[in-house]
Amino acid sequence: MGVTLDTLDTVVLCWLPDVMVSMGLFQPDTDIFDRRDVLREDYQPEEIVGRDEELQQYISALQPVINGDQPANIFLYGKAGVGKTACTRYLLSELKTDAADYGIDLTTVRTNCEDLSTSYQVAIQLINKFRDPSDQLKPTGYPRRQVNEWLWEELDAIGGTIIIVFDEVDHIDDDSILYQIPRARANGNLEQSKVGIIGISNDFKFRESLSSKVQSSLCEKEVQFPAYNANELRDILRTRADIAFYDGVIPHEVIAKCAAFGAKDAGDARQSLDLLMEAGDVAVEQDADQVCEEHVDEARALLEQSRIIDGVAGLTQQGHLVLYALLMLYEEGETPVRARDVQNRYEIVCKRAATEPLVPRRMRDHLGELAMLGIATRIERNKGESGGRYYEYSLDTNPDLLLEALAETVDMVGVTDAIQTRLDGEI
Ligand SMILES: Nc1ncnc2c1ncn2[C@@H]1O[C@H](COP(=O)(O)OP(=O)(O)OP(=O)(O)O)[C@@H](O)[C@H]1O
Repeated sequence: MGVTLDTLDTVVLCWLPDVMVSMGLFQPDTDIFDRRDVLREDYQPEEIVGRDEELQQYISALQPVINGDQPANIFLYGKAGVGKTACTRYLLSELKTDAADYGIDLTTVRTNCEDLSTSYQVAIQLINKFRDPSDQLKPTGYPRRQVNEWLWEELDAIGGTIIIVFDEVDHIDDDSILYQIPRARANGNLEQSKVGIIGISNDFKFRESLSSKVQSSLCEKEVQFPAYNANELRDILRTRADIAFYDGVIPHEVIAKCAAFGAKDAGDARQSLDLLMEAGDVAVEQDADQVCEEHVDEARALLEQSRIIDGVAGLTQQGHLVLYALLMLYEEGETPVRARDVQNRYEIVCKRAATEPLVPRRMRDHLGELAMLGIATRIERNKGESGGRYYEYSLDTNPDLLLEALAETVDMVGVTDAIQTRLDGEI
């Protein structure tokens, strides 16, 4: 007998507890969150808190637009999560409203350069943003000069004032577009449009790496965004929490704890907001009426766990073996340890995994990657005139978490026996 939709319905409904059948399978489950999405990265706050000085500098840099002049090119820099994007979105939206009041025709375009490494790719992406979906360019295959001409055509067809925001601008290796666009009008490529660019970066070395030509055009005006301190983070979190949560759900200590954590780590508002959201999720899961400090502690552990699991999952097989070797040395109390001693242990682990070990220099690259991910620490030692400089490595992460993360990928790594040995406490 075949299963019809009707019989399938009956089967499913039989499985559900009675109470759910009468109430529906899905119901809102929270007295904690009113608008949880407000804590998400993509929510644009209506109010920018704690950035008065930076906003003032930014407003001055944008002033030529309202005067009807050629916009200045602006370079914003600062670590991750310090409000560069939020302030840009906020000010450009205000600028659009005010420009309209003064009869100024302003167009703003934002492009994220994360996946773009050349000026050619950037130009194609911009052209496609302006063009009809039926008239899009392919990513490659056109002469460079032709692509530039198309770009000037598109920009000139828009007319008025145009501001192009290049987020993560440091991903562009060949930076010619960053001086070609600002100079397009002076070079006679544009007649109808005045174009300015805003470059955003969290790479502090990027500015120095630019050619002097690009430096003088892109960095005409610069605004630096410093890391947030605990007070600033507290104000940001409170403003956001008042919208995201129901009244009385978030006591002051919870905000203070999330802010203190963010300030201690990197002064990153995103990190503190993520922690607050996760703490809310923990409270919902536990059916609590309020978010409390213990929920923040649990949330921190959960976020740390997923950071490590993601970090370890992103490593190559060799990266796993190097990490595993370091983990063993840590467990044996042998850390901090020099790279050459990690190499010895790593070669033993490779043998167990029936894998050819990398040469020491390559193995050290993996150690460096672990340090960059915040999984390992790297301390520089100096032995004075005779000994020279060298690095020592240790772990900066809960070893049990690492073991768990490694256990998930253990089939791929092929050191099941070794992990089991550690779990049995027999190293
Ligand atoms: N001053 C602020 N007031 C309100 N919210 C803020 C403020 N600064 C940052 N935020 C919020 O913190 C999160 C991260 O900020 P944002 O994306 O602007 O950082 P960023 O400096 O651009 O970081 P990245 O370089 O990683 O892109 C966003 O959710 C943003 O809305």
